[in-house]
Amino acid sequence: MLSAVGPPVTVRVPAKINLHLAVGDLRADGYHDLVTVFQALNLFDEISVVSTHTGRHVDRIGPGAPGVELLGEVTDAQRAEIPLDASNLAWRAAVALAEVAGREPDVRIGIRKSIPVAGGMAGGSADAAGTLLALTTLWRLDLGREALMEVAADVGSDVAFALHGGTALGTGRGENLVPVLSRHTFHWVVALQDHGLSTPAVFGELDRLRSTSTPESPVKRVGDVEPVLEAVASGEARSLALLLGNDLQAAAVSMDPGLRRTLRAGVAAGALAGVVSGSGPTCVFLCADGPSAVRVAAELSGAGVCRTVRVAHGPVPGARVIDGDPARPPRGPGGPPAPDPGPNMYA
Ligand SMILES: C[C@](O)(CO)[C@H](O)COP(=O)(O)OP(=O)(O)OC[C@H]1O[C@@H](n2ccc(N)nc2=O)[C@H](O)[C@@H]1O
Ligand SMILES: Nc1ncnc2c1ncn2[C@@H]1O[C@H](COP(=O)(O)OP(=O)(O)OP(=O)(O)O)[C@@H](O)[C@H]1O
Repeated sequence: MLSAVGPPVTVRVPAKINLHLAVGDLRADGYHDLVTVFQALNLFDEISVVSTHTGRHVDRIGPGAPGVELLGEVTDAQRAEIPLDASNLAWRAAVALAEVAGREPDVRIGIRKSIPVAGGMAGGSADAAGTLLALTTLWRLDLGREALMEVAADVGSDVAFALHGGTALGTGRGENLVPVLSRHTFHWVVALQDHGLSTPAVFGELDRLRSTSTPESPVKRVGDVEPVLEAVASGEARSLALLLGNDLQAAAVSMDPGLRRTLRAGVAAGALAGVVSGSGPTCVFLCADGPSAVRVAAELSGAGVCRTVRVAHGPVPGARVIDGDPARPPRGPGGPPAPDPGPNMYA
């Protein structure tokens, strides 16, 4: 429970996967140009923000002081892996937004974590996006969507999509987004590992593999994005399954060869196809329908090829205020249930 000054604002924000991820060559600024199709899945982190501004002074130490904390059940791995200092992506987002708003980041940020850490599902980016939306609400900022998206892109390449949600085509570093027509739900099994992979290290490994590639054993690149967009629009899981592709997969598998077994096991369990999510090591499997996803998850969880599995679906909306918005009635007894919190101001 966060305690400070005033009621908290709580935002729910989804994980992402990449249905298609084409990676260009290394740019001078250390990034790679991408052409990617993002989809938001129903694995969510929750971000709660409270003001620590007392009107007299800002206490810099103690439980009500500005900063970040983990809420709810926290695993040892989360405690070890998630920094609670100024490098936390949620805090970096708060500092960036405060600068734009011309004020102090005099807030306490609570993170209830469900998205795997360093799993290629943009968990840290989700927390940054959730913080941006929560603080926009808490501080009653009248920023337009474009301005908020710009702050998001400065914090990280995946942050803008976490605000946006749904299915979207991403270009540039991944921050330039165009919504993709997707009225149909796709059913996924998500295979989580007990370790993470560093995103810059995976991009670096792809550069290394490409620099040592030979005509006899080339590093393959994914095909064009248009057929993927058509398959998404058609809602046909079997068409989409044939087109899932990720240029970072070769690099993730090179760094973590066990992922090959995980990918094979998902298809053997009945999935239509599997792919490494983003920079990995999480693998996602597209299934024919919801019941099939439940069966695949049950079989995969007994196969000894991952730490745990989750059944998920997408697309789902991006970051949403679920509690504390002055324009909405409170959640909890007497209030509305938490899920499905209405239209997204920023999508
Ligand atoms: C792999 C993806 O998840 C696919 O959606 C993203 O490209 C990664 O996005 P992210 O984690 O938000 O990445 P950032 O925090 O912006 O960048 C982390 C590091 O990843 C590498 N990076 C990231 C994005 C990009 N288009 N090219 C890159 O080379 C760079 O080394 C960068 O320093
Ligand atoms: N709020 C946060 N949640 C998780 N990790 C964070 C957070 N802030 C900073 N980090 C750091 O960022 C690293 C990457 O975490 P994250 O969970 O975002 O990886 P990822 O899902 O692979 O990212 P992406 O898919 O965007 O490449 C972690 O190892 C951790 O040290």
